[in-house]
Amino acid sequence: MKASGEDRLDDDEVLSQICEATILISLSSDESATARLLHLLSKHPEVQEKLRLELNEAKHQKQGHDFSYDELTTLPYLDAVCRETLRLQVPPSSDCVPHDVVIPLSKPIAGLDDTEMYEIAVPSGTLIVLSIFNANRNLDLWGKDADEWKPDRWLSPLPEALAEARIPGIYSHLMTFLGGGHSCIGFKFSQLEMKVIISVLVENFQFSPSSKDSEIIWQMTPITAPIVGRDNHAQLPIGISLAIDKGFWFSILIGNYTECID
Ligand code: HEM
Repeated sequence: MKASGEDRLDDDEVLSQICEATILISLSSDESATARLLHLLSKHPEVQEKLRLELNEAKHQKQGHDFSYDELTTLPYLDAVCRETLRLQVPPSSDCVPHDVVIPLSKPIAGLDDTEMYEIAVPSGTLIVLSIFNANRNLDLWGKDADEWKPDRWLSPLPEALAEARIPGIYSHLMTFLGGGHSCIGFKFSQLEMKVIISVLVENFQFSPSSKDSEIIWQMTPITAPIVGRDNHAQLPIGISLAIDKGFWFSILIGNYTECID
């Protein structure tokens, strides 16, 4: 960024400077979920703004000090954007059935001969691919807008059908971290990690879609990852600029600096 002599940036230039950045992602579920959330925020400026407002107000009350664990984890809108991302953006999970089981169905399906089936017998050793994606987006449970990313849904009571369905997941009526003996032991940690990273980034920076946004493909492999075009390396191009009030203070600093060197 230029900051001297005739090339000095004025306040408006500092505020509007958008850099194209590429976030490189290692293949881990928590990094993938955080990248997905940043990508969604870049495409939903109104959600990003509401989140920044919540963070700024909470920081103001803390007189600029860092949040404690309890303060960070109970910010309602930050919690809602994280939950909504973990609801929608999940890969499939697969496992072999260790012994013969009969899986009950929540509603009957029709067989090839039109017989209605209420359960399915699965022999030991069968490889089952679980569509966590579909469980978390079930229209009967979440409503007609189940496929949409709407963080606000977590700020009102969830549909009654959802509570009645008794989803066996360990987290928030979702199968994101599965359930039972082999469910994810890192589910609390990954939410905290996500909240720490997103809160610091959104408080300080504004995110917008990159010029390469239309080339981004989210691969639904066992760990979802964004790629660009034919390049198989996990990466997320994104536009970054200073958040407005940070830009304001930054421009004052730059102004003072250029006055000194003049
Ligand atoms: C958003 C982030 C994450 C998601 C969506 C996620 C999801 C999952 C899922 C679905 C499983 C079950 C896999 C299966 O049985 O097929 C699992 C297992 C596991 N996860 Fe996570 N995970 C996340 C983050 C983490 C983190 C941060 C850690 C560690 C700090 C972690 C540690 C584990 C471990 C050790 C298991 C195996 C548990 C067992 O088999 O007993 N996970 N995770």
